[in-house]
Amino acid sequence: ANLSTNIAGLHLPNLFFNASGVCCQHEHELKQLLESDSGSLITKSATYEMREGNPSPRYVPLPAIQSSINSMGLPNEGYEYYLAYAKKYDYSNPKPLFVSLSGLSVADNKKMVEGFVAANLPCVLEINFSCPNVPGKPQLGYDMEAMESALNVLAPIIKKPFGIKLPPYFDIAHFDTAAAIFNKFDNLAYLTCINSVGNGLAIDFETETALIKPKDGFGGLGGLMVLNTALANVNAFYRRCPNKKIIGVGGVTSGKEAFLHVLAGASAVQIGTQLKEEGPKLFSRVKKELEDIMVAKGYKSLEDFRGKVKTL
Ligand SMILES: CC(C)(C)CCc1c(C(=O)O)[nH]c(=O)[nH]c1=O
Repeated sequence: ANLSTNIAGLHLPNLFFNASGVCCQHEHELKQLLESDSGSLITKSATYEMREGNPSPRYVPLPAIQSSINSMGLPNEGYEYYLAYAKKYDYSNPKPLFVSLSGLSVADNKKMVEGFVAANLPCVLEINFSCPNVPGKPQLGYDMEAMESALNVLAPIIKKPFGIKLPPYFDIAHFDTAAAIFNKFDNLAYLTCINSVGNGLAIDFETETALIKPKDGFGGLGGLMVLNTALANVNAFYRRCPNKKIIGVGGVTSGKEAFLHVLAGASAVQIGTQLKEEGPKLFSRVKKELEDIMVAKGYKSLEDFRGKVKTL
């Protein structure tokens, strides 16, 4: 069975890679991904200056439901660290490099994008639209006008194919409005759906206390708990943006959920919570599981079933 795929004009030997934020803040973690069976790798969302992020506990697994909650607060080495990494990356490696940017303002995103464009590297830029916007206003991905104006600024500067990381949407009108905006930008080559489901609250029954320290315990939900919201977002944009690829992320713990993401329309699949819990050896497991599923169902390539979810 062939698990290879293409995103933003680049070939991935297999469709699996890390979700930005997991196993990708430091070079030694990125090296682990390079040595793993992943098909690609993406860096932790970068801000203009380096950030320590929020006080711990800031990521906590919810093992009973194979999920997690986090409010990391964008800890990262600063964009110049990731620009240096992208400059010395060996692009003869079969794994293409994705770089995630999450500026605290459109101005910061513009400065970081200009830095990468000036370096003219083969890596693919993924802009994190869950990045905070003006305090008191919703995140960029939930402010349709702000999202469009950000794309009007960034897409022409990037010129090459790029992607955006999207929060989950829950209203059909939001799928329609967001897709109409995205379809205005030809070099917006792919959409990564979904980021964590925002501002959940995990409480410990015994101690009657929130599990994470930041934001009174409010944090993004990931893992199996968000699978069906992720599948809906992948399929909603797959149906509405026929000229774009969709990267599916959310709830992938095995080959089975990866199969469902491709059936919903995903061209590649990122893994966050399960990768955080299991480590990069996960990739050889889920690859084998998906291959076995494809053989059992008689599919030879991802194209044989991508987007082919049936309706009643
Ligand atoms: C949530 C933000 C801090 C605004 C962006 C970074 C981020 C974080 C994070 O660094 O807290 N966690 C996520 O699950 N998704 C994200 O996009």
